[in-house]
Amino acid sequence: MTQPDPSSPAQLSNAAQPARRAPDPDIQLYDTMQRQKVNFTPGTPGRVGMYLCGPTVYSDAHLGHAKKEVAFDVIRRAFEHFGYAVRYVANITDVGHLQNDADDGEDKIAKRAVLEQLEPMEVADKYFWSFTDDMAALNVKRPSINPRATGHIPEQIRLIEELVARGHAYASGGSVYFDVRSWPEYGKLSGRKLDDQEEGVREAVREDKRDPRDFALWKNAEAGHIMRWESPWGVGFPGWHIECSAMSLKYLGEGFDIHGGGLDLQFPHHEAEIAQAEAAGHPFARYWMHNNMLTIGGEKMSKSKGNFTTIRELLAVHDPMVVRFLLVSSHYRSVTEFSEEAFTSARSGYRRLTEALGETERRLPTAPAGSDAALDARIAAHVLAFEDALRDDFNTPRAVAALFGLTTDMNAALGQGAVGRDTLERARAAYLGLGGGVLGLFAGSTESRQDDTEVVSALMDLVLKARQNYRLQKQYAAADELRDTLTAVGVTVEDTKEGARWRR
Ligand SMILES: Nc1ncnc2c1ncn2[C@@H]1O[C@H](COP(=O)(O)OP(=O)(O)OP(=O)(O)O)[C@@H](O)[C@H]1O
Ligand SMILES: [Zn+2]
Repeated sequence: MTQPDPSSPAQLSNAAQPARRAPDPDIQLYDTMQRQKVNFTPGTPGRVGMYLCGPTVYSDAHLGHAKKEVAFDVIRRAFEHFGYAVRYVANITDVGHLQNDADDGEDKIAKRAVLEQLEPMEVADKYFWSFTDDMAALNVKRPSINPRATGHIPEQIRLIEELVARGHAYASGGSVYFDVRSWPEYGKLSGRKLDDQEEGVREAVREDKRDPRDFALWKNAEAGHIMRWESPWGVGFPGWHIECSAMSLKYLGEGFDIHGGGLDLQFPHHEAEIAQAEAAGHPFARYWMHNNMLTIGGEKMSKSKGNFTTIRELLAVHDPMVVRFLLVSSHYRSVTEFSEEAFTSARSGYRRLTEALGETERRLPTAPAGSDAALDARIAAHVLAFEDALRDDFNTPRAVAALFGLTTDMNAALGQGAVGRDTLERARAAYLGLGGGVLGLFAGSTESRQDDTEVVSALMDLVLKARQNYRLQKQYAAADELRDTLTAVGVTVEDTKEGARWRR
């Protein structure tokens, strides 16, 4: 099934995403498999194939999911910025994810369907769309391909057949299990030895398994199980892990570049994905990247622990860009602790950037022609620092620090008087190209903010002129009333030697 097929989409050109600059050869990433930072070399020059383990769609996404999605979205955007054409595949699990890892318990989606009195597929669709909407609000780019497990049952069955044929899987009681003892490399990603793995699963030994560590590739559907398909082993449904091996190989081809996901998925999920592909003879991902966890009170935020805040709840009170800023302010491999204070500081940090960008844009229409060489050089240095930070395993906190450096210089220059138009354009391009294009900030409002900026700027000129006229005519009460009204809506007016200035 996964032999390179000239007609398959994995072989087609990615012409929709033209490379903007020569692909940067100096990107370092931390590869979980090699346990160190390594230089990234693409399998196909100029292209990056990425696969990300997506959500199991049975409830609204929480901030922990957002950390992962934003982390890999920035990695994708950075590759695009550095001149690569990226094919980004992120799956949707809509079948087969059971309540516990030992192949027992109810299917999470089927269980939810009973609770909500919906068809399982209604549950999957409902939460797929809510996830999609949440990600759009957070300015996470849409995947190139968003494959769903239920749409790839034949591919999964074929891969299981290959494993059975090669002696790495066995049918038992209508289910099929991967035989971990037949594959000594099982455990190589997480560094777990087979003997250490036995402990956790002993309690949940299933009679139909040869070894408690064997994991399900296909499960026999008991009476009443709604999500069921015909297979060579009877009517059933796929195990959770097999979808990712089958779908990543289908859309990215053998030996694809990068596989990503949360650190908590390293074992057993990613270990199983590797075993399923490689034991069937298909070289798998060449680099493994894992994001660390978003925690609350030091504990992983998770659906099953119930200690979560949904993205929806957060967006009811916070600007989505502040949520995104909070996430990119910590490194993807660091733990991010969720707290009110973290939001307060993200809000003020983000405002510092938008104010400087806003002021830069406001000055543009009236800026004198030309540029300021010294400031240009400072801006260029901040751009380099930003890019170097991303080349160093996508170090977003350092990239954010570079934006703050730019902001300090811009605020100083803007406070001193007029700045040349070319320099303002350069600064604006840095904010929008790096903060916007790579970190995904300043979204949604970018265009309307520019339109608004011009309108607001023209209106403010009018208001300040009217105030000046009142003052010339010694109508100070009317002049003050204008200023007080502006203060009440958050606009400060300052009288300087060059005339009145305003800022928000
Ligand atoms: N708190 C978190 N921080 C970062 N990533 C997370 C967090 N919670 C989940 N993820 C990631 O999101 C993806 C989907 O996770 P999953 O659907 O298992 O969420 P969950 O809340 O852990 O659910 P459950 O508790 O049912 O396992 C995985 O890649 C996982 O690593
Ligand atoms: Zn997966």
